[in-house]
Amino acid sequence: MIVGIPREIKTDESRVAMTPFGVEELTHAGHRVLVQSGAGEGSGISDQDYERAGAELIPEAATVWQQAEMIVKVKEPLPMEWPHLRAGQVLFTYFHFAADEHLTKAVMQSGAIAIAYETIRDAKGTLPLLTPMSEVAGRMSIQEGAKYLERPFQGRGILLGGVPGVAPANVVVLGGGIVGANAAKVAAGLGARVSLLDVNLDRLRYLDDVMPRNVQTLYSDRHTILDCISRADLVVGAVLIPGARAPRLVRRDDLKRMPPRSVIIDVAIDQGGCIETSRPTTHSEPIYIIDDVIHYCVTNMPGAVGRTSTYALTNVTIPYALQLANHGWERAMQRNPGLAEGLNIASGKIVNKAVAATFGYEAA
Ligand SMILES: NC(=O)C1=CN([C@@H]2O[C@H](COP(=O)(O)OP(=O)(O)OC[C@H]3O[C@@H](n4cnc5c(N)ncnc54)[C@H](O)[C@@H]3O)[C@@H](O)[C@H]2O)C=CC1
Ligand SMILES: CC(=O)C(=O)O
Repeated sequence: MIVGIPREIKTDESRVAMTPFGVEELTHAGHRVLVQSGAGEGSGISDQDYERAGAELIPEAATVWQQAEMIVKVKEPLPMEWPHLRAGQVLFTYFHFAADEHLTKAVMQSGAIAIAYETIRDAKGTLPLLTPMSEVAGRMSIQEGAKYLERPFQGRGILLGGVPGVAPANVVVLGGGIVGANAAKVAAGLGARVSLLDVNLDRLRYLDDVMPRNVQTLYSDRHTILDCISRADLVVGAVLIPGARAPRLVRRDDLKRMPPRSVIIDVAIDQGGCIETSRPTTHSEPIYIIDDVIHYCVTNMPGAVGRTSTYALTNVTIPYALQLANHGWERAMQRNPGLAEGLNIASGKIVNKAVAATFGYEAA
């Protein structure tokens, strides 16, 4: 198979979808890998590194898209990439369709085969291709939150850990999955008082066992959310219903209860965000303020730490890319039902039930 790795074009995205190790694995298995020149730059991987691994360097994105039978990417195709999509071509990347109806329609119209990293499952039922980026974003959410709580960044001037004689910050984490657990762990490590909310009681029991004593686990109902945010210096949005649009747990009216210049980091923005007032932002312009509450809603948080993130991501994607290249997408999915969960759109039809329900379609 011919596999194409275009350079990522999303604003401030420094990841690349394949490392030289991945190229080696594919070429040793008899596949051709076309890498767009400069694709690895943001992650500190040179064209020569790719060439040594057996890749063919291609200057133009259009040629990579044209020649490849499977495109492996990091982020969803952007509008300027849509004209490249074509029937039967496999696209293997993050899509987050539920947050973007235009993208959904463009991919349907193209007839391409969209296999979304974020809905592939492993034998334990977890989301192995989302996990590493959620680990990065969860840890980063506290780093970013701490920064925007500083006065020069417009925050309320609060140090997460406090100091002897002065109370630490209150951090509220909505969703206790991978993002939430990583956020809670880092916030607790810095000395903050952390409230970690989820609707899955088994998950809360587990978190209660493993988290330090300054993390309190709470059932996520409306009353508890309102109570927590009224004291919150920092709120992290980390809920997920795989494939679906994120539930809106904090409404516009609720912002009035939050302390002035408190900070929301809505990590779940890639699925539409779990705060009513969230809208996508970029690393270049990460925040905006509504009702005196700072909103940070960057859709590609791991893109800021490209080197760490590229390696963390490709550690998990390469085995699946190999299965797709070795067997073709249909046979690979017959052999691996967890990979089949990644099929979101095929030949013009939405296959993923949660994505179809978001836009009022019947899943094929
Ligand atoms: N902005 C960015 O750059 C990035 C965003 N993400 C996103 O972060 C979100 C979270 O991802 P993960 O932690 O990996 O998902 P996960 O599936 O590990 O955890 C989600 C948690 O939300 C909980 N949940 C569902 N409904 C809830 C509710 N009403 N109240 C409280 N908890 C609820 C679930 O029980 C689950 O424990 C996803 O949308 C993911 O795509 C992940 C990485 C990077
Ligand atoms: C999960 C995702 O969308 C990202 O890492 O950018």
